[in-house]
Amino acid sequence: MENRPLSTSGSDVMRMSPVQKEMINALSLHQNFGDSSQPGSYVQTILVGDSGVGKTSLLVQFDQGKFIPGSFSATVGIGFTVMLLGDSGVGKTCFLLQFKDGAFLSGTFIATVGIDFRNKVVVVDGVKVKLQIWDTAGQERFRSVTHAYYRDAQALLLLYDITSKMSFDNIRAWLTEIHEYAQKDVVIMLLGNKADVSSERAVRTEDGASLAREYGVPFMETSAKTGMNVELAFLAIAKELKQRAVQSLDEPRFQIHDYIESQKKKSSCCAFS
Ligand SMILES: Nc1nc2c(ncn2[C@@H]2O[C@H](COP(=O)(O)OP(=O)(O)OP(=O)(O)O)[C@@H](O)[C@H]2O)c(=O)[nH]1
Repeated sequence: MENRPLSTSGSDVMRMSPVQKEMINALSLHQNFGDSSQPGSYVQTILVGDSGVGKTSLLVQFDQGKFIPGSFSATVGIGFTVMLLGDSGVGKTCFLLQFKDGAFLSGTFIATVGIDFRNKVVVVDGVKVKLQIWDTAGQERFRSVTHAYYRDAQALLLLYDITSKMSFDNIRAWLTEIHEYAQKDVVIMLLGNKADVSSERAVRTEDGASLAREYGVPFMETSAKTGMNVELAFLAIAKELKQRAVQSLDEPRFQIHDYIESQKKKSSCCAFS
């Protein structure tokens, strides 16, 4: 039997009965990788129980070693899986931690082992949307582990490092893998990370934008260090996925490209050139 995490796609959520949705609400999941070199050697633990018994607090205590008192909010029913992809060292883990905790991990680089995940709830047009974000290892040796997860992702954030031409050149290979393993209608966004280190830039902004145009995906430059466009990337994805899941027929279709361009303009006063 395959050893993969429980996840629900937007369309799955739409098809579920209220009872099924309640059951999904009552499940939280934590997976813990053991030996890094042994794909499939990790242990999965599923926390199950009524709403309010303390599943999330138990998980937070295990994950962060702390208890957050008085912060109970029921785990929301609408949730999506977002996966971070790209070469090792482009900044995927830092990007996720900047979004999740507003902090930047500087100093020694520790490569991700296999796959890790974090949850964050964002509010989109007044609706709580839970993003389960999977941080994948960029190293080649973990590729067979991460491939197994592609098809459960509703969105993929594909990162390169603007100071590494090789990480940019590898984007085409990443897109080929995505087309092979991911869902056909997966939302893809191309991100040129480390925009704060403009003195070491090796990839022009125009080249990132033109590659994104060629593949018809939205694009922006980001910095996990300063936080530039980090929240915007996740919010744009959350908006797109939420609209796909709950859009009524008379509502105009959400245009992710236009949204990103308008939001980038709004914040251009503080962006790096
Ligand atoms: N200046 C700068 N450094 C960054 C940024 N993002 C990440 N870094 C640094 O780049 C290195 C790699 O970052 P990670 O987030 O661990 O890279 P990764 O893509 O998760 O790597 P793998 O886990 O091997 O796939 C670390 O030393 C970070 O401090 C950024 O936006 N700006």
